[in-house]
Amino acid sequence: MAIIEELRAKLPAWVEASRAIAVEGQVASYIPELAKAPREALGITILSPDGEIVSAGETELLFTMQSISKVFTLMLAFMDNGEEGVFAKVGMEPTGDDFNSMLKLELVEPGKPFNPLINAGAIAISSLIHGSTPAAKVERILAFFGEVAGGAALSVNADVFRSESATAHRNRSLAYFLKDNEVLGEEIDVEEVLSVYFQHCAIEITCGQLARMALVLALGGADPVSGQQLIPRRYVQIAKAFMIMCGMYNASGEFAIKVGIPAKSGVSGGILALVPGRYGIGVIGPALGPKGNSTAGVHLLETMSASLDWSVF
Ligand SMILES: NC(=O)CC[C@H](N)C(=O)O
Repeated sequence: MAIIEELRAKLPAWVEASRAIAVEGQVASYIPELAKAPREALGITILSPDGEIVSAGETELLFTMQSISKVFTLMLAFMDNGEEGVFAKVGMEPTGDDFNSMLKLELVEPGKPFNPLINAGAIAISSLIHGSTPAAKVERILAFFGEVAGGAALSVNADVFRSESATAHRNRSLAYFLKDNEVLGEEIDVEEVLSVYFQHCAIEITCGQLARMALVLALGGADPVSGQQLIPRRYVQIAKAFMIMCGMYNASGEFAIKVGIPAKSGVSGGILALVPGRYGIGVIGPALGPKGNSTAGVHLLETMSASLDWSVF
C-alpha cells in the first residue's frame, strides 16, 4: 500500500486513541481567553509536496499560533537583519528551563536570551522586525505568515491579544529585564515590543494552514506549488535546528528521542511539525501537559513516527 494510503487508512483510529490522552492534560489558563478551548479536541492535517492532503479529527478549529509564531518571526528577523544581527541579540543553545523562565538572564553573562524560542528570546526577536510602528510590524508579520501559509489572509485574534496583554506580568518583567541588560537598546520602547510579540502570538490559524507552513520548511523554504523560494534555505536550516533543540520547550530532548522530527508547539495546543522533504503537519489538541505541550498531539506524533519510521536520526 502506498504510504499516503496507509496514512489515510490508519489516521482516524490513531486520532481516537490519542484523544483519550487529552484528559491527562489541562487547557492553558494563564491567558484567560485560552481557557475557553475544547479540552478533548484533537485534529491533524498532513500535506505532501505533490498536493496530497490527509486529515482527521477537529481540523476546522481556529486557534492562535502562540509560540509556533516564534519560528516564523525568527526567519523574518533573519531576512531583515542577517545572521549577525539576529545572533547579536539571542544565543544558539537550549536552556532546559521553562519557556517563560528568567533564571539564566541573570545567572549567565551577558544576560542575552539563550535562544529565540523561549519567551525572552522571542521578545528580543520581535524588536528586530522592521517597520516604523508596531502596527506596521504586525502587518509585515501577517503578510509574511500568510504567504508561507499558501496565500492565506491571516489576522490577529483581538480578544486573545488583549487577554494576554492584560495579564502578562511575567513577559513584561522579562522584557524589562532585557532592557536593563541592553538586549533591548536605548531607542526601544518595551511596551511597543511587547505589543508586537503578543499580537504575533495571537495570529489565528487552522491545522491545514499550519501544515502548509510546515511543508514550506520541509522543502527548505520553497513554496510547494510555485516552487518559489519564500525563505532563504540557510534561515530555514537554522530554524529547524532550533526546533529540534528547543521547539517543544524543555521536553525537546524527549520529543527528539521519541518522535525525532523538527516541531514547534504553542500553549494554545497547536503543534507544527515536518518530515524533511516529505510532509508538513499541523496538529491541534488544546489540553497541555506540565511542560506546555499538547498531550494528545504529542502522543499522536509519537504513534505516527514509530509506525511510519519518521525519525531523522
Ligand atoms: N509557550 C507559548 O506558547 C507562549 C506564548 C505566549 N504568548 C506567552 O508569551 O506566554
